Amino acid sequence: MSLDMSIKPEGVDTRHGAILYLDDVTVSFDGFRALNKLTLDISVGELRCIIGPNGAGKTTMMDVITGKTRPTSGSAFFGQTFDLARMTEYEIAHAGIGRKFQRPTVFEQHTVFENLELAMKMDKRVRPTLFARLSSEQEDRIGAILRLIRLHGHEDRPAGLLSHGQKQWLEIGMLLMQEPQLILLDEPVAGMSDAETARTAELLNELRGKHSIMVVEHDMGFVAEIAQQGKVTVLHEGSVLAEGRMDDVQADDRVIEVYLGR
Ligand SMILES: Nc1ncnc2c1ncn2[C@@H]1O[C@H](COP(=O)(O)OP(=O)(O)OP(=O)(O)O)[C@@H](O)[C@H]1O
Repeated sequence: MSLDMSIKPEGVDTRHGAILYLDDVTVSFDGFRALNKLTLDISVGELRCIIGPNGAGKTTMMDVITGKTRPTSGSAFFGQTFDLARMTEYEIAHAGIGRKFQRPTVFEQHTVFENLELAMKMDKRVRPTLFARLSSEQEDRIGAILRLIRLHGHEDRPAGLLSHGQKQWLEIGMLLMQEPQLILLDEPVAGMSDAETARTAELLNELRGKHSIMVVEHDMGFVAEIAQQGKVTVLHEGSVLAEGRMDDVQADDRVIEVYLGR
């Protein structure tokens, strides 16, 4: 049985084509606006890159999407109907938004295979099978993910022995096991070797169109590799400064001034 990597927006109403809508979102910390009337939407199957200088609000935006931070004003919707501002972090994760933080957090003592297995079994929808044996379908799914994340042949190694890049891929695989509707990746290639960065770009390009993904990254070479067919959003002082094709964004004088030209 082949891995079903198609987008399954079950429970998420994406009839209008968007998986995420942020509308006029402001987040104030003691009067300081980390997000300032931020408006942004992500289409189903899109791979969107978010760039911007330190302090632009990228992390705060992801915190709003995952329920860690509440908007002071404005609205955040997952599909048409899930009002993220009214949901707990747990409910948001359960509804299908998966986030990968910058540092890998794999289970180091467990093998690569076990990490993927644990991720699958932590999926709330299949929790009753926590101690059950894997079905052949589940084993096939893990095998397909292993190939996708370039760890085929490494499945019996303890995760603690993997390189930094391999750990990052494993964690992406663990997210994919849970079949999230929207994946948020925070600086996935930070600390990776050039070869690992190139392979991560290949991996994300393979996921394009099959998953809805938002990637926050500072590595412009990497962004150029994965943004060839998609949009790049530049955040600055909590708002969208520019958005569009990578070439256009890179040529934008305002972007050069606040970010690229530094
Ligand atoms: N809990 C908080 N209390 C006060 N200020 C905060 C808080 N969280 C973030 N900020 C401020 O909000 C602004 C935006 O921060 P944020 O971390 O979202 O930026 P970023 O774009 O992710 O930056 P970086 O690229 O450095 O990760 C910064 O000036 C930061 O100091």
